Amino acid sequence: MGIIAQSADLSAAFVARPRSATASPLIRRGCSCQAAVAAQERQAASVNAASNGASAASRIAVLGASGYTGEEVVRLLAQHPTFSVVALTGESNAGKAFSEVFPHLVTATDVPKLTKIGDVDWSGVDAAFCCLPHATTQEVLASVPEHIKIVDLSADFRLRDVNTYAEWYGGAHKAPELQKEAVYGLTELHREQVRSARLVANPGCYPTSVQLPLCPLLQAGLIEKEDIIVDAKSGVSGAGRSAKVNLLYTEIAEGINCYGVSKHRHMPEIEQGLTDAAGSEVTISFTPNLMPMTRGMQSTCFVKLANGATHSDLHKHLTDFYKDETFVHVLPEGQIPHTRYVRGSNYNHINVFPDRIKGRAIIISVIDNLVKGASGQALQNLNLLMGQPEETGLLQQAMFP
Ligand SMILES: NC(=O)C1=CN([C@@H]2O[C@H](COP(=O)(O)OP(=O)(O)OC[C@H]3O[C@@H](n4cnc5c(N)ncnc54)[C@H](OP(=O)(O)O)[C@@H]3O)[C@@H](O)[C@H]2O)C=CC1
Ligand SMILES: CC(=O)N[C@@H](CCC(=O)OP(=O)(O)O)C(=O)O
Repeated sequence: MGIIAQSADLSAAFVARPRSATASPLIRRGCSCQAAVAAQERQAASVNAASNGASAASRIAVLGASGYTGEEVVRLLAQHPTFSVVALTGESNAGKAFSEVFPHLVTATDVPKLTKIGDVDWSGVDAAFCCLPHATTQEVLASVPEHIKIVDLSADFRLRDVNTYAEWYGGAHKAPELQKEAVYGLTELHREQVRSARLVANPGCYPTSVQLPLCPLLQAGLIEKEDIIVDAKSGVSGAGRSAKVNLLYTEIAEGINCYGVSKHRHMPEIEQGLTDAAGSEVTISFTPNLMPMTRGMQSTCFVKLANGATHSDLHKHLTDFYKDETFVHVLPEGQIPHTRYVRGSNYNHINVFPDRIKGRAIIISVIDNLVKGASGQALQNLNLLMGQPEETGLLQQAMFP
């Protein structure tokens, strides 16, 4: 992170670069070969252009940097050639060195200390990630200058209808005017709107893992709008870093439990996206489960086939739909997605299986909740907002085993 310059409109030039076979063998072995090669070329071009470039790096603030998603943003920015961290905030951790709070980020010694949000000098900031508890960004943005680009990782701006927000988040929306300008940043599906946005509402982790497979299928009329059942599982980091009794090791290890049964606040967010895709109202049955693992998320979606489609039609449609995408991989038929194959990466692995009940299919989608489910997708969005190639800083492969 740091010593880089950014040219004004690099992205168009990079996208237009011809794809060649010069990418690393590791990338070439990936599932979505062409997309990975193109992505790697765009990122390499970004680094080269940055080192020859004329203007300064983009100056980035991370609000809530002492939490898990904030830490993950800083970790990813350590590999970013054109974004430079200029402000980090915490609440109870304000005043501490970042490396004191997160000693694993040993190379992040050049980043500023954690301060309170009120102490950020906004005149030196171009863009901010808001990694804050729900209902905090709505208030904070009142004092942030309007030219600053924002990617908000909380749910504050995800629901278009502020009444629905009030119903599910337990209080009236505090910035209804800003809500109108927010763009929902499920990047692969809303890329063009994100590119020209000022404020991006980064999707929740469960909504990301469910909408990426189901939206294209609903849009194509390949699955029924009724009778969608989602059984989802999350690693414990999904609940954030603050201490809670139900998140103690003794309460989590050697068992699983569901929570928010039939009333989890991600339901209206998922339904908003699926309804947009289907063109008429979709309701789902959704149950999240807490798993004894640190990271990772799996959504198992049980769906009814529509218009005579088979599970292979669904597989083919998703494969075609995402063939040029860097981060969404539809696995070869029969291969089981594992959370451990996306751990620490921005990738989403999807597959479709036949149900033994005729006329139904089972779709499995896995992500890392902290990366594609939060900070990775947030960086994907900020890259677009700042005119950078979308994949910049995000091509790390999963950590395995
Ligand atoms: N964890 C995940 O997998 C995902 C989380 N999200 C969302 O992202 C946001 C951040 O989540 P996460 O990083 O997990 O949360 P954490 O609890 O780990 O971090 C919260 C951060 O906000 C700071 N903070 C707490 N209260 C305030 C306040 N009143 N004013 C200013 N700052 C405050 C904390 O500071 P300090 O610790 O110093 O007190 C900390 O830096 C949440 O809205 C969450 O719902 C979205 C997708 C996935
Ligand atoms: C395991 C766990 O507790 N997960 C969180 C979801 C985290 C997330 O994606 O989302 P938000 O930004 O909407 O909070 C939960 O269920 O509330």
